[in-house]
Amino acid sequence: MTAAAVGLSHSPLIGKNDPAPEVLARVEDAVAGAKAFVEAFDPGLVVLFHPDHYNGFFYKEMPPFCLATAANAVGDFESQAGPLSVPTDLANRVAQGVLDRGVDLTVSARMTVDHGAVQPLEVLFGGIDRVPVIPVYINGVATPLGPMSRIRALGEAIGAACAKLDKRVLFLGSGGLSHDPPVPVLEGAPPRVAEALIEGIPPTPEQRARGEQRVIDAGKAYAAGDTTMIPINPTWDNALLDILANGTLSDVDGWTVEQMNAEAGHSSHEVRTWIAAFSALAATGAYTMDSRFYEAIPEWIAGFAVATASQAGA
Ligand SMILES: O=C(O)CCC(=O)/C=C/C=C(\O)C(=O)O
Ligand SMILES: [Fe+2]
Repeated sequence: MTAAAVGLSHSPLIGKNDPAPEVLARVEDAVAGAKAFVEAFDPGLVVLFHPDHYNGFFYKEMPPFCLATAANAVGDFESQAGPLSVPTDLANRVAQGVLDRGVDLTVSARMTVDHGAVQPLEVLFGGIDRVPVIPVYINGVATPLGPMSRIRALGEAIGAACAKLDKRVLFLGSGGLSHDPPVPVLEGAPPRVAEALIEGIPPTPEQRARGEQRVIDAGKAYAAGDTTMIPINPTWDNALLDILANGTLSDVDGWTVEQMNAEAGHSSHEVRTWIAAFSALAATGAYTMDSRFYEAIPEWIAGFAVATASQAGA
């Protein structure tokens, strides 16, 4: 088995509230580098660690993480809708391998995914059906959230399970880094919103458009410096990238949910996808980070990062 990892921030505001052309050009360069890395690696399987923004997972049952044996994209924020190419037999084998290693994984035979899963597939592969992909949802918004050590354990178990496959496996993390966009919160929500968050009532097109506009307006306000959101925190973001680059992943075990909220915003928990992806790669042996890009982009409400890593000596 050969393995590599990519971490890629996503933002629903890409193309809707873009930063200055020179910033965009730097991001495009970094993304082109990651794309070239992925093309050269030529994965036979992608394990995609992604969050959800109340499109697929609801409080009726809210798992800390869940592996899909089949998945369908909902098409929010104009992202691609439709079925992902999930190799069901392989997904079941990986799920069994994770359970055998003592991590209580849940599975979904009909997972709904949103832009958090779709955007990296569009950016790196040109669509959601171009490469065999096993989506692994990691809760990054719905409290209560578990400790970071369990995310590492999940990543390590997935890495070890994938090491048994005769495949070239790309571990892909989607999200983060520090950011605090408007995402609905159950605590204190009005009854209609609470019901939607619990039961998973699909929004009407008008409701979805209003939610999406709220995020766009927040991006504009944030870029204008007029917001109550937690600021992007480049120091925190670069400290995380240092941990990933140095392979000292257990350093995150001491992080608490409250600290992450205060220092890096309520959606900073999306970095759990990066931790899982790099832990999975680490479980296959020593690795090196080959490229690293970071820029704070208020227009996208994102500490935006792109990083690639491969097995040492590969
Ligand atoms: O409020 C709504 O209805 C939608 C909110 C939403 O989906 C926000 C998403 C933000 C990100 O994915 C992000 O910044 O990571
Ligand atoms: Fe997100």
